[in-house]
Amino acid sequence: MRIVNVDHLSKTYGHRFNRVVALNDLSFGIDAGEFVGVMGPSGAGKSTLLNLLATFDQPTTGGIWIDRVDLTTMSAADSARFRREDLGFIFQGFDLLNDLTVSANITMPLTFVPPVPTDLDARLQTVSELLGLTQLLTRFPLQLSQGQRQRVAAARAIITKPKLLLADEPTGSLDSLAATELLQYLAKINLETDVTIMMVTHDAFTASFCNRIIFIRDGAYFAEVTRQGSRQEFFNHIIDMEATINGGRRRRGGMDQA
Ligand SMILES: Nc1ncnc2c1ncn2[C@@H]1O[C@H](COP(=O)(O)OP(=O)(O)OP(=O)(O)O)[C@@H](O)[C@H]1O
Repeated sequence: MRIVNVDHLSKTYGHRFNRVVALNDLSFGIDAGEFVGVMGPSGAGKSTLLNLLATFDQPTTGGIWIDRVDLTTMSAADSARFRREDLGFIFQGFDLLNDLTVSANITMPLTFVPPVPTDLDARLQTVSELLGLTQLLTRFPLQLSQGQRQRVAAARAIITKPKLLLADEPTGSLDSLAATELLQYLAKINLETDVTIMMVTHDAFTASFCNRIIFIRDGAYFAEVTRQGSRQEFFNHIIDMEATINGGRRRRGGMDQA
C-alpha cells in the first residue's frame, strides 16, 4: 500500500527578482513499511521537501498525500492535528524538555492534548523496551548520553503510532558509535512496528541502514537505489550514485564506522 504520494511537487521561494526554485516538479511514492532515505547535494531541496511533508509549509504547485490524506487542502487546525496524531519527528537536536523525566518526555505527545489514552502505560512500556530505555525512565535528559537522548526522542516520536516517521539528520549530533546504535534501533523500529520512515541525510553510512534511497538534485528527482544484497554493497551503490550526482567525483573511504 502506498503511504506517501508526492505528485509534481514544486516550491518556489521569494518573488519576481529573487525567486528560488527549491523543488521542481518532484514526484515519487513510498510504500507502507519502507525505510527510505532522501539524499542530494547541498541546496537540492531536501529540507524543503521534509518541511512540506511535515505540513510546516505549503507547496507552490503539486500534491502530497499521506495515507490518502491530501496535505495541500488542509486547514491550519487540521494540519496541527495531523502532525500530532499521524506524524512522528526525529531531528538532529533532540528537543527534549530538560525539566521533565525521560518517561514524561516520551509520553508528552499523548498527554499534551487530552484525552490521555487509557493504554498510555502499556505504550510507554512497549516503546521503552523497543529502544532499550526501561532502566532510564526516571532520569532527566541532562543525565543521559547524547545517544540515549536521541533514543528518547525516537521513543517519543513513535509512541503515537504515526503513519510516517520523518527523520532529519538524526545522527548529526552523535559520535559514530552512538550513530550506529541509533540507526540499528531505527531499523528495528521499522521492522518490528511496521512504521514507515523517511530520513534525510548527507551521509552514505547513515543512508545504508535504509531499504531505498531517493536522490534529488536541483529540486527534481534524479535517481534511486534499492538495497538488494548486503549493507556494504548498498553502501557502495550509494557512494557511486553520490559520485554520479556530483559529476563523477567518487568520495574516498569505506564503511569503516560499521
Ligand atoms: N526560506 C527560504 N527562502 C528562500 N530560499 C530558500 C528558503 N529555504 C530554502 N531556500 C533555498 O531553496 C533551495 C533548497 O534549499 P533546501 O534547504 O531545501 O536544500 P537542502 O537540500 O536541504 O540543502 P542542505 O543539504 O544544504 O541542507 C536552496 O537554494 C535554498 O537556498
